[in-house]
Amino acid sequence: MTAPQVVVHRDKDLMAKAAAARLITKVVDAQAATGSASVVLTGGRNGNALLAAIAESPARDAIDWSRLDLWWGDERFLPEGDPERNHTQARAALLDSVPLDPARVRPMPASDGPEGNDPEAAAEAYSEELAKATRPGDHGGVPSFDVLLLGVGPDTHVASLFPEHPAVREVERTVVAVRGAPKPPPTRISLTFPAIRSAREVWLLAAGEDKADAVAIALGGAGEIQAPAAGARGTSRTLWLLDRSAAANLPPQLYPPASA
Ligand SMILES: O=C1O[C@H](COP(=O)(O)O)[C@@H](O)[C@H](O)[C@H]1O
Repeated sequence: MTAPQVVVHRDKDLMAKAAAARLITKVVDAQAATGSASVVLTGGRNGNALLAAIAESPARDAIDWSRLDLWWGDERFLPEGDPERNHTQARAALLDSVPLDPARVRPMPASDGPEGNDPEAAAEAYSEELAKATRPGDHGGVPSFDVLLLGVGPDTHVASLFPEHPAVREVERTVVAVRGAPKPPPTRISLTFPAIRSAREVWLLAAGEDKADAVAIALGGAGEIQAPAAGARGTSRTLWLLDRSAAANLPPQLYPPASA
């Protein structure tokens, strides 16, 4: 697992634009090197702002959208098309405006999908889909994603891994159902730490003063059970992308002041 690197941007809009530029470059580089790229999307305000910034960037046309695999790190377990679903929000922010290959876009199941209103069955189905997509050299039943994006909640949750919830203790399964989440809706599906840690690069996004305590706690040595964001690491890189408000409680030695 890699040590976190921290980049601080002036404000949340600049952070979204800079993260978008970074992700476009990463995808273009991966496609040039291997023929394709894989990205795990996050829900939440910062994840959607990043997608909207890609939609507005002229550089988005440098991506070969037909050779991009998209997965999700978590989903609110609601009917297809519900405005609160992370998938619905990602479609509105970007996905409906780019020429993706529908076969390579893998949203997590909806509560009215083939598995029915059964989040455990839906989680199992998604883990099977991930396992089917693995290639030689991948480990742990999931593809080695190029980039896995995670929004950081004000309580330090990432994906739908909430502090002290059973899902943060999962060490075997790659996808689990989450019931009784403290943030609505209560029923969700989430990748687990073993799946998240299979990604080459994990990028954590946090902007706004309501995230300042969470960022300081997670980067200040807290354990992953109490502060799930602390346990999200990539195999090649772990990158925290912040704005100044979210970084406000970080000791200056944790990030290069020049980047602020
Ligand atoms: O509910 C969720 O919240 C988190 C964080 O969202 P934010 O709006 O506080 O940035 C998000 O990462 C997760 O995907 C989503 O399901």
